[in-house]
Amino acid sequence: MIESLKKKLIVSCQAWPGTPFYGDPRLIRAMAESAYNGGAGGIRANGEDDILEIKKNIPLPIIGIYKLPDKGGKTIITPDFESAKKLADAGADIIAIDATIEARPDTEELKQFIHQIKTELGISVMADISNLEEAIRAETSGVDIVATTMAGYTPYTTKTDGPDLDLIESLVKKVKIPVIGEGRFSKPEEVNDAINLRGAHSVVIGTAITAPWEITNRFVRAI
Ligand SMILES: CC(=O)N[C@H](C=O)[C@@H](O)[C@H](O)[C@H](O)COP(=O)(O)O
Repeated sequence: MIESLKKKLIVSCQAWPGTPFYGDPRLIRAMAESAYNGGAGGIRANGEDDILEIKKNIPLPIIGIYKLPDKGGKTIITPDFESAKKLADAGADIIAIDATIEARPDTEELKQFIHQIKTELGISVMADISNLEEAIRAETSGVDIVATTMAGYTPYTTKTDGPDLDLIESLVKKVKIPVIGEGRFSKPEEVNDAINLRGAHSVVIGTAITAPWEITNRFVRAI
């Protein structure tokens, strides 16, 4: 499954409250189908309802996350085993978890969580990290993939204008598991750079493909 994602584009098909696609899994399925028709090799999706709807219609591997809005508090990507199980039951092929030190400071707990997903659900785990230290900790804790998803979103990392290509490069040099570039990709050249020059296994893109209001606004800002 992980090997099948090599040098493929993964499209993150998610919607948030207050945006036009929120609340109807069929709209998310249409996003995923558009990605499939365009040649994407995988989908990243949020919550069991969207995953079920995508799974029964689109023949692509799904990276599942559980990041549903709570009442004003901070959300953590796939907070516990219960949420991971819901994703697995809905058909996720890989489960992504927040593996930042900010979200999961206790390394023993992180290890147990990863172990439980892998043994009880029989599913690979992708660690969403924000820096090199977290990637190494995730690898030694047993994850199968690391992704730069959280780079720029923890208080101790800097949000680069585009994707954090330097972080991708240093992860590829330091960890043995596949490295997925994720976060703020918006140009084909950046995808080429990440995969063909710096050795990323694949790249996940969300906003630049699945948020048409952002795409519109890029052009509006040019006027
Ligand atoms: C930090 C965080 O919570 N990222 C989320 C993780 O699933 C999503 O909001 C992002 O859209 C996704 O990572 C893809 O990134 P971009 O939309 O920049 O292409």
